[in-house]
Amino acid sequence: MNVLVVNAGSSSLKVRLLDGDDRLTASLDLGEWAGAEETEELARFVGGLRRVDAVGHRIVHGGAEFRDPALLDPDVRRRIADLTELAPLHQPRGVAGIDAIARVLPETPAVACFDTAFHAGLPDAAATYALPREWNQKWGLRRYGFHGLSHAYAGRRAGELLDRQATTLRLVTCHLGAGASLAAVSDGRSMDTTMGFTPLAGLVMATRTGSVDPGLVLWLLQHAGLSTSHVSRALEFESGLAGLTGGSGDMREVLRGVADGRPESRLAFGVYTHRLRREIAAMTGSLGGLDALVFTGGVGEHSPDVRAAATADLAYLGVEVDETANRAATTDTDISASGAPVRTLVITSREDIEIARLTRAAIRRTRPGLQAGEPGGPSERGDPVDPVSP
Ligand SMILES: Nc1ncnc2c1ncn2[C@@H]1O[C@H](COP(=O)(O)OP(=O)(O)O)[C@@H](O)[C@H]1O
Ligand SMILES: CC(=O)OP(=O)(O)O
Ligand SMILES: [Mg+2]
Repeated sequence: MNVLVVNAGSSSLKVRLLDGDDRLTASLDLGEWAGAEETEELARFVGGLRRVDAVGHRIVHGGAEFRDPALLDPDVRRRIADLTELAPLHQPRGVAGIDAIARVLPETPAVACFDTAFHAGLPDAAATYALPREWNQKWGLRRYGFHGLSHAYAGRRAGELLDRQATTLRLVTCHLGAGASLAAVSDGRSMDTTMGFTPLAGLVMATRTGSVDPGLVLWLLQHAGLSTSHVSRALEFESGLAGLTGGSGDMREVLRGVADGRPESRLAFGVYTHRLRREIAAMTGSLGGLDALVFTGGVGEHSPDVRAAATADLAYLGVEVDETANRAATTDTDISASGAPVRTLVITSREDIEIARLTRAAIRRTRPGLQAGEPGGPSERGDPVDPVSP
C-alpha cells in the first residue's frame, strides 16, 4: 500500500510518499505552510504522484475522544477542527493539510494519526493535574502529551537496534525539534511525558518557553499590565531559545553564538540543556530505572553538543556517552561508552513510517475483506493485519 504522509508541524510541512516496504519514493518539504502559494505547490506535487492508495495525516491534538487513528470523513474532520483551541499553533495546519489533500485526491481514503494517542494510556497519577476535581471532569483537563508518533517510532526502533523486544525496555525518548518533549516508555507504553494539556509545557523549545511557574503567568496578567493575547504570543513565539538570545530559536544559531563567546547564547544553551538533563532524570523516576536513552528530532539527531551537555553528570544513572562516537554519529547509532550500563542511542525521527504503519492498519481494519495482493491486502508487506499497540 503506497501511503502519502502529511506532517504539518509548527515550523514546517513535510510530505512523504512511502511504498509498501516503507521506501521513500517522493518527498516535499515546505518551510512555511497554509498560505495560498504553498497549498498550490502541495496540490501540484500530489497531482504529479503516480499511485497513492491511502493518505495518513499527523494531527497534533486528539483531545479526549481520539485514542486511536481515525478514518477521515466530514464528521471526524469537524471534530478535529473543534480541538483547535487546545493547540492553536498546530491544529489549523493539520486541518489545512486534510482539506488540501482531499481536494486533489477526493476518492483516496485518509486516516488521521494523533500525536496524543500514544500517551492516552498514561497512568492516572501521571496524567492528572492537582486541580479542583470538577474542573478536570468538566473541561477534560489532563496531561495529553504530544510527539507520540515520534516517541513510539523511536521506542520501537531502539528495540530493533538493541536487538531486544520493545516490551522489555525502559526508555527515555528525547524528541528535540522546534517543539521538544520527553517520554518515559516502559513495555512500549508511555508512562510519563513532559508536555501537558497543551504543547507549551515541559522543555525549553525554539520559541516556546516550556514550563514556567503558573504564578508568574498570573503576575504578568495581573500586575505587569499585559493582555492575555500578548502573554500568550510571548510564551509561544517569543520565548525559548529565541527569547533568551534575541535571535531565531534555531539551535545552530545558538551554537554559533556560543562559539563566538556571546554570553546570551551561552546562557540560552545552559538553560536549554539544564532543563533537558533535569527532565531526563525526572523521567527515570517514573520508570523505576533506565535501559536506554534515545535522542531524536532535528536537534537530537544533529547536535553532539546538546547530547554531550544533556548527558554530562548522568553517570549516576548509568548513562555514559563515548565522545568520539557522539561526534561521529550520523544516523541510528549507539553512542554509549563501552561498558556503560545504559545504552544511549541517536535515532532519526521517522514519524512518516509510524504514520504509514498506523494508516495501513486502520484501513485494513475497516476493510477486513481485502485480498492478498490488492493494494493494502494482507500479504503485501510484513505488517500484521491487526494493528498492534506500539
Ligand atoms: N546540525 C544541527 N545542529 C543543531 N541543531 C540542528 C541542526 N540541524 C537542525 N537542527 C535543529 O533542528 C530543528 C528542527 O528540527 P525538526 O525536528 O526538523 O523540526 P520540527 O519540530 O519542525 O519537525 C531546528 O530548529 C534546528 O535548530
Ligand atoms: C506538538 C509539537 O510541539 O509539534 P512540533 O514539534 O511539530 O511543533
Ligand atoms: Mg516535528
